[in-house]
Amino acid sequence: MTATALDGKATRDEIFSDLRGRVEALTAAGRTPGLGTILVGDDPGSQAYVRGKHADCAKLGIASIRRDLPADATSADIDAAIDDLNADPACTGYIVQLPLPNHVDATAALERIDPRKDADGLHPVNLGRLVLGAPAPLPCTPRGVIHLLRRYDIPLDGARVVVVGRGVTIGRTIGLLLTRRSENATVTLCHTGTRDLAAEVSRADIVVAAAGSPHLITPDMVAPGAAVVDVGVSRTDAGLVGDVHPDVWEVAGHVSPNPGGVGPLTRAFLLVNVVEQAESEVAASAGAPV
Ligand SMILES: Nc1nc2c(c(=O)[nH]1)N[C@@H](CN(C=O)c1ccc(C(=O)N[C@@H](CCC(=O)O)C(=O)O)cc1)CN2
Repeated sequence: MTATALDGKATRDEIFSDLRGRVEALTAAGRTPGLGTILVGDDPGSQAYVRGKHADCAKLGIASIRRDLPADATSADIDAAIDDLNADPACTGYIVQLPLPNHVDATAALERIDPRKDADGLHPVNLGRLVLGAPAPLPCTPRGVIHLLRRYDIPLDGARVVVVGRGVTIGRTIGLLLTRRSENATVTLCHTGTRDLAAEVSRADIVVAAAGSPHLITPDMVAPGAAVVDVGVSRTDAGLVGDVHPDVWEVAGHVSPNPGGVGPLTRAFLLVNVVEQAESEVAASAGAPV
C-alpha cells in the first residue's frame, strides 16, 4: 500500500485563487491589506520563510512591510519595530518571525503586538479568545493542518488524534482547534516526556508530527490506514528532513509530503488572516456587525 499525498501546494493554490478576488475587492474599497514582518538575525531558514511570505504578498496584491533587524538587536530595538507596526495604518497585520535569538524574550515580544494586528494568532489575548470560543485570528499552521485534512475528507469527528511536539506555533495550539465542537476530535499531546510514544502513536487515526526530530515517526508506530501529517522540519547536511520516516508511506492511508505539505499552508493562512482582518475592518467601518 502507498499512502495518498496530502498535497499542500495544490491546496495553497486553491486558497490563493480565492484570496485574489477578495484582495481586489478590498483594494477597490480603498483598503488594500498589508502584511508586516519583523525578522531578527540571519538564520537562513527564517530569512527564506520571510522572503516567501513577501513573495506571496506580491502575487496576491497584498502590501508588504519588512522590518529586518540584526542578530544583536536589543529588546528595545525589537519593541520599537513592534510599536512602529502597531501604529502603521498600512499594516493590517504582522508577525514576529520565530524563533527569536536567545537573548530576546519572545513572550514579551508577542505580548507587545496589538492583538488586532496579530496575524499569527499567537498573542495571549487571541489564544485566550480561542480557549473561550470567541472570534480570533487562528494560528496558521494548525489552521493549515485542519484545512488539509478536511480537503481530503479525513474524518475529524470522533477521531483519535495524536500530536507529537509541544511548541507554541503548532503542538500547543492545534489541540484547541481540533477539540472545538466543529472538529470534535479527541487529542493526545505527546512530547519528550511521553513514556511510550510508539504506543500512543499506534492508537491514532491521525498523527500530527511537529517535534522537529528527523524521522521520529517510523512505520512500526503507525496504524495501517492512518493519516500522518508531517509538520516538523530539521535542516541537516542531507537537506530538509521531516519528522516522518519515508517508509511510513507504505503503512499510512494519507501522508503530507515534507516539503510540499503543511509549509505552503502556513504561508497561505497567514495571508487569509490578514485578508479576514481587513474585511472585518471594512465591515465595521460600514456599520455592519463583525
Ligand atoms: N511567527 C512565526 N514564526 C514561525 C512560524 C509561524 O507560523 N509564525 N512557523 C515556522 C516557519 N514558517 C513560517 O513562519 C514556515 C515554515 C515552512 C514553510 C514552507 O513553506 N516550507 C516549505 C519548504 C521551504 C523550504 O524549502 O525551505 C514546504 O514545507 O514545502 C513556510 C513557513 C517557524 N516560525
